[in-house]
Amino acid sequence: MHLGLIGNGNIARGVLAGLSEPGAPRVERITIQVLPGQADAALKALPADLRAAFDEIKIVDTLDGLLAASPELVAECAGQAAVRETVPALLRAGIDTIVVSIGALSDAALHHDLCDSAVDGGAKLILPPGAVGGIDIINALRIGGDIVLRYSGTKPPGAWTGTPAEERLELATMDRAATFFTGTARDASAQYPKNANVAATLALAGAGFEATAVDLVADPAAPGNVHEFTAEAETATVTVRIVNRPSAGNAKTSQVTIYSVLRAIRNQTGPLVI
Ligand SMILES: NC(=O)C1=CN([C@@H]2O[C@H](COP(=O)(O)OP(=O)(O)OC[C@H]3O[C@@H](n4cnc5c(N)ncnc54)[C@H](OP(=O)(O)O)[C@@H]3O)[C@@H](O)[C@H]2O)C=CC1
Ligand SMILES: O=C([O-])CC(=O)C(=O)O
Repeated sequence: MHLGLIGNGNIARGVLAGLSEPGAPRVERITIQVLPGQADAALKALPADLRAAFDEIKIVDTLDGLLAASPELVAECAGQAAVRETVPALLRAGIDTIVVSIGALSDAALHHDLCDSAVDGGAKLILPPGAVGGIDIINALRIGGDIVLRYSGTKPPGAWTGTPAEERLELATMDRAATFFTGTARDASAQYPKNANVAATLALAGAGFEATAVDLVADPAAPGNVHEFTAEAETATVTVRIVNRPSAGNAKTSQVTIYSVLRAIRNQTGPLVI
């Protein structure tokens, strides 16, 4: 199995480490696409034990380099801009692609382009649940009819640095929880591209980007990155609350997101899909 990874940050490194563990999905070759000019540094930074765990790890710094390597499956772990720049071409080339920066699909034109590219290339666009859960039942309920869903994403203030939350809150000194965004999943995932991909995942699985209501909260007492939603449909009411441990490499990203990408790789490569 030859896997392509887009990005060499927190999630990509966690995925690489996970794939080197005993019992991991069998991946022999890896091609990692980094930003232009970063290939040499990325190669030098690869720990020797990680290199030794695979038959080959190649680093490229262009989309053409990744396409030329012809991976069988690619996982995007880089951000919404990378989805726009790379994923349509990968799908058109017939390469199944896992996208973790799902908020990119809040751009309706890109959403359609990705779907058209997958059809044209005969490839699958795979959207893992990432940091959230319950996607299966939401998506099944949507088949049966309309669904009303309200999602709330709460993280410690530090996880909201570098976002528009800084314009509304004193993140460094705040001493109580504050909701700084209330709006649609479309606006949340576009305005908070590193923090609100979950809103997009729920919207795509359930009620759509406009009808999915979102609250984003900074809370100094948050026990972790907390994702909560209630979905109401004719045949079921679903309430989910997940308290995620942030990943060591990026406080904005929950650790389970890395496992979710590993699960998607396993489901694509192994005999059992669950
Ligand atoms: N679906 C979900 O539930 C979740 C999704 N995410 C998504 O995953 C993304 C990655 O998270 P994480 O790994 O923690 O973030 P990191 O910032 O640790 O890593 C992202 C890496 O990708 C690099 N990068 C950016 N653009 C490109 C590109 N076009 N090609 C190749 N590499 C690129 C960045 O480089 P540089 O730093 O130099 O810009 C950085 O090294 C987040 O931005 C978010 O969109 C995160 C959490 C949950
Ligand atoms: O990792 C998380 O907890 C969620 C996240 O950042 C996102 O939805 O983009």
